[in-house]
Amino acid sequence: MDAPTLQPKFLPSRNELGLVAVGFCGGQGKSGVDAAPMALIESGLVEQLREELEFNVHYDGEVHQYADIMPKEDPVYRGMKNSRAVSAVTQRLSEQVYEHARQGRFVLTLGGDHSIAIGTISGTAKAIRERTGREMAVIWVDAHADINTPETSDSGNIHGMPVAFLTGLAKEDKEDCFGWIKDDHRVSVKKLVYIGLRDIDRGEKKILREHNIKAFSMHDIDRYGIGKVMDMALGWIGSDTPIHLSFDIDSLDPMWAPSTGTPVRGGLTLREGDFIAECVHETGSLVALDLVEVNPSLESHGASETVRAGISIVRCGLGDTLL
Ligand SMILES: NC(=[NH2+])NCCC[C@H](N)C(=O)O
Ligand SMILES: [Mn+2]
Ligand SMILES: [Mn+2]
Repeated sequence: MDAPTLQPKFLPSRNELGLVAVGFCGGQGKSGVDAAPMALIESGLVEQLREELEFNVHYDGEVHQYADIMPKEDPVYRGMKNSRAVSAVTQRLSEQVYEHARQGRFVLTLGGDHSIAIGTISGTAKAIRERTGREMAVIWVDAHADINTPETSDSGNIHGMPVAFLTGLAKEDKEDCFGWIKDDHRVSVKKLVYIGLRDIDRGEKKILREHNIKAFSMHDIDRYGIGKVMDMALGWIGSDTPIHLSFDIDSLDPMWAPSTGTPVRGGLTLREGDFIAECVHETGSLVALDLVEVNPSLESHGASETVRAGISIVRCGLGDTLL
């Protein structure tokens, strides 16, 4: 297999990659999603990145659990569960991701539940702003919009809220409850694009409508096909904007990715998921990729399938091609 040849637009080198493994599950209620990075790595992901895709992988060899920064007490606050833990972990993760991105590396983060995107996107947004003077776009591939504010959320699970904190729709002054998120960490709702949506809470629909947020649901994919949807999604972002791709494995249909905490039927096929990642890679504008919500402890017979699907998405996003 040939190595990718594309010179990325916003990275000084095409083959320097920072890898962060985040074993965190506090953004939702089910344990097991913290074991995903190890499962992905044990399936040979790092070797594949090094040997087949020819990346110079900068990895500290650790699946971060952040035990040292876990708060002793974490009472429900503004309806949010584990807010201190999620805030502390994402703040630390933001710094780790920032450090890789500041040095011009592509940043790959393996989650963990989707709350970790508060850390990854804030870190890349800040570094990219400093390095290129540009505002980063975010492509959020998911069955869910994850844009609840603490007030609109029914569950209180912060993995359903990261986009609200990242865009400033949700704010909090308290330093230990996301008060550390500053303007340079944030992204604009105008530069946010969703793909794969099919399970949106009532309050989230209102937010999407009021802010005119670009969203391609499964309905749009049925109507136009994934090819046209990707043209429209990337056309909305434009060709001179760095892109952070945050990929929730539950965007795929449970037929392909059953081992995830909040599965929703009627999702993307394996090929549609890979195609999205391939198209985003082809722009040359991709600066970071998150893979989240793989939970190998759920639907154990489907765990290896789900891990394989995740690896495939990552490879496609990093420039692996079929031919
Ligand atoms: N990252 C995810 N899988 N998010 C699911 C969110 C589900 C629901 N909308 C909530 O707020 O709790
Ligand atoms: Mn989801
Ligand atoms: Mn999600």
